[in-house]
Amino acid sequence: MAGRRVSLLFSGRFSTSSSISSPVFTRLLGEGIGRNLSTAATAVAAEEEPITPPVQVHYTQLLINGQFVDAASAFSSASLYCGKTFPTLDPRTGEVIAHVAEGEAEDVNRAVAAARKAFDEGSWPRMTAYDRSRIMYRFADLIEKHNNEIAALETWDNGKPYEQAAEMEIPSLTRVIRYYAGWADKIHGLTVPADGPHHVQVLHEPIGVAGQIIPWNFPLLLYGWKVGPALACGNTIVVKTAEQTPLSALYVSKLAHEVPSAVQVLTVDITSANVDSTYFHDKDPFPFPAFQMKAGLPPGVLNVISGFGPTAGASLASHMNVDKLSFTGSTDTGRIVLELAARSNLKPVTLELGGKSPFIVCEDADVDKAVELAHRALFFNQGQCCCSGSRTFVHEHVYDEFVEKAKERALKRTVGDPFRKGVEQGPQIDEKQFNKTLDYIRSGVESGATLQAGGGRVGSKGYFIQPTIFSDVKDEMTIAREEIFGPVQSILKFKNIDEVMVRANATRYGLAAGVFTKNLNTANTLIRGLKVGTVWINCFFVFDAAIPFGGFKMSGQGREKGMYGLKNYLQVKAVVTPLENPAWL
Ligand SMILES: NC(=O)c1ccc[n+]([C@@H]2O[C@H](COP(=O)([O-])OP(=O)(O)OC[C@H]3O[C@@H](n4cnc5c(N)ncnc54)[C@H](O)[C@@H]3O)[C@@H](O)[C@H]2O)c1
Repeated sequence: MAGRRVSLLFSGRFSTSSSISSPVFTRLLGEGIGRNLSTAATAVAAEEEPITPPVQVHYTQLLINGQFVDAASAFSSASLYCGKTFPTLDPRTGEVIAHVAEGEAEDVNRAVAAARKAFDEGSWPRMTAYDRSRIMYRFADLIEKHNNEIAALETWDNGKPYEQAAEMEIPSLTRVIRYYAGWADKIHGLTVPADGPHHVQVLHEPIGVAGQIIPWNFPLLLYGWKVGPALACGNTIVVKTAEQTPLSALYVSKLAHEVPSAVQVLTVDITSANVDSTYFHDKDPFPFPAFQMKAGLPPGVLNVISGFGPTAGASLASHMNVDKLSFTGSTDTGRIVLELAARSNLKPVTLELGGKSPFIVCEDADVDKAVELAHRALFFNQGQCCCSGSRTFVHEHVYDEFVEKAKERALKRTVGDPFRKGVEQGPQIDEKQFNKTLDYIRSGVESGATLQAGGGRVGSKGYFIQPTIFSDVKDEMTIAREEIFGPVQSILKFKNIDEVMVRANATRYGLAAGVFTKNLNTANTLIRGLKVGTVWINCFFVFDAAIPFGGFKMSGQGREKGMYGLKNYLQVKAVVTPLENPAWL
């Protein structure tokens, strides 16, 4: 684990871990631009046999009440009972990885009933906060132990580079679970002074059964942002994973329930004062019983439903026995789930939605650094990030130089099998997203933007798209207004800070912004003027567990991560007790 980063951190000091280039790809990508490029890159991708993922799929059923079970609805066959399933596909090839149980309304009912019982009658909200935190730490330890298998599942199902999953995302999941494990026994209420002779307490109680709907772009990171705080506060949970990426959350959630035959003990080397954490089997001597850890999340606390949005997702959002809904996904679906929540039991809803984030390169910026940072801000995760810097605003004095260098950088980007070491970009998640991105590229060309690089697919199978760059993009163009969610960088020119601030804010979104400048006054003007939930100055994609994340405007409601993430999962109860002859008020 040494050297593994625990947050996605792109700062002024560029890490080299995701910029290792494959000489073959670099040479081929350097041979041409635009549509000509597809010939060279296609040849490589088509010739490549997909690398066999270093992991097997073990869990495909629904996780309800601590057990893996089939979906309630069956394929209609009189002779054979088989719970309904759907295929999850490998985005490198479009081939089936596994058939996964397809949860629908009845399965959501079963999962919510289990979560309800675990909340109303079970031990989880009733145990001490310290005991909860110990189970969560244990959960995090198990995730860490299985980091590479989980990362391999994530890459297989999602198409993201394995190094990214193994070195950034799964460690970030571990970190966020540990972060909230640390909060569990530090959540407390208040006493407040009242005008009369009353003792007034404010209790912070768990809210109950939390429904959580997550998307496919960061299946486990976003799972952690939701599951971590909900568990820490003592809630029970039903997670609905994205239909494109059901596998990793099943694996991880199974770990939470594991009551391993191994127990963790601390071996203490007294001479060197080193404390080493080691796993022993039951039969091994157990020298320090005081250090034995609690094992296993109680059944029913964390339930996982795989399935589709309009069926499983909608059932969860509209369920009368779900006390809280947390949703991450598109703005359009966010509107639907908010409505479903309002029409059912008015459950409170947290929304983490789409974005069209500006990345502003000022006149005084170091152009080389700005190019690299803007490149990562857009192309990371195949361009499938809610807060991608998808409108690259560049000052007119450095615009031409920036465009030339951005093009060079895009042409060097290594696209290929995400299991291959050094590959920076894998396939898009699925055919729908692949076609949607190509449609946007077509729209960019048709609306008069200049295609500087890319523009087509890579290879003839799977969903690989060339890193694409448009310059001369105008605010009114569709590619500058709509969330593409693909590897397409749009570069726009600006003249001064007041102008760029107005243009950056002229969108229905308000998730994040990047600003690249050496001038503190310019930075401060933009920090306060931009209507967004996060401003990164001379850095991008810094996602520490402690930093709140969320959007202004139609990018969302509420915040996740940090102490703000706890508020989503706590009820506030005021308690007033009369005081007889109080010594003071
Ligand atoms: N703000 C954030 O933190 C954040 C993070 C990641 C992704 N996103 C956004 O997510 C979007 C990409 O994800 P997506 O394409 O999977 O989004 P999506 O809205 O299509 O799906 C997200 C989730 O909602 C479910 N869903 C779909 N229709 C539903 C319905 N009618 N009722 C209930 N649930 C339903 C899906 O099954 C999936 O689990 C982008 O817009 C991106 O910006 C936002």
